Amino acid sequence: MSDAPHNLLVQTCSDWGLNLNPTQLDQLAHYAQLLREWNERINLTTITDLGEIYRRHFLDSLSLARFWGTGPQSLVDIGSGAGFPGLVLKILRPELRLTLVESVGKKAEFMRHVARELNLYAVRVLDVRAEDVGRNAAERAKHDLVTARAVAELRVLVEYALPLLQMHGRLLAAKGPAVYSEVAAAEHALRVLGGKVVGIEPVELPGQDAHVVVLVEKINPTDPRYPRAAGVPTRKPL
Ligand SMILES: C[S@@+](CC[C@H](N)C(=O)[O-])C[C@H]1O[C@@H](n2cnc3c(N)ncnc32)[C@H](O)[C@@H]1O
Repeated sequence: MSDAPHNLLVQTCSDWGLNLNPTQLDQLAHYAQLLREWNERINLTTITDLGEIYRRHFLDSLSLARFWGTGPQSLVDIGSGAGFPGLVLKILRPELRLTLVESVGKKAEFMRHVARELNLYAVRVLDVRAEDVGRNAAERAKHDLVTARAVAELRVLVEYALPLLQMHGRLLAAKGPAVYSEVAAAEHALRVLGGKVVGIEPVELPGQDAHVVVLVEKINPTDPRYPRAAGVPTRKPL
């Protein structure tokens, strides 16, 4: 491949204070190759150009690491699709315990394959709904970071994420331009579920429209009635 996608990734990460070693860069190159191969058989992404995979999947995912503080240990990525941002963040921080939640079985199978091929350890892939994970006592209040990109509007996402978080754990939600109306609409849900928006951070990515990361902190325990049964949070948002 041309060196341009690789060089852009290395340079932008370095500008952000994130350094990728040769093993991590090889893992990302292998991931891109697997994504393109599997995408010929199953619909994983509409982004197939290598440069675009590096920018719109890899860099976009890595940008979240700028907002996660000193050292999360247990990350849950909700609605991971083909692994974004969760698997990319795992490549960046191999010591993280990672849970990928993706209800579509074929996508989950792809992520398991990538984790095996890249020799990533401590990765669980759950092909279930996020609501069902949050209703499982073994998962509640056990994680210190949740991420999600392009999964649901914020008031729905906080019902998926907050039950999983320990006190003072954080949700990092990658959002587009409608973020301020989403934050306003999530006010009630945040009060009910014990969360607070502690930051709305614009992210500049080379050659792309700016997007925004919403930082939500868990400030109170979540009532065991939440999340409601699968499908209810989207049908009847709080
Ligand atoms: C638009 S895709 C985004 C995928 C990935 N996060 C990305 O940014 O490329 C949304 C994904 O979330 C999954 N999803 C949506 N709601 C979910 C839920 N309640 N539980 C688990 N997965 C969910 C869908 O199956 C889909 O793969």
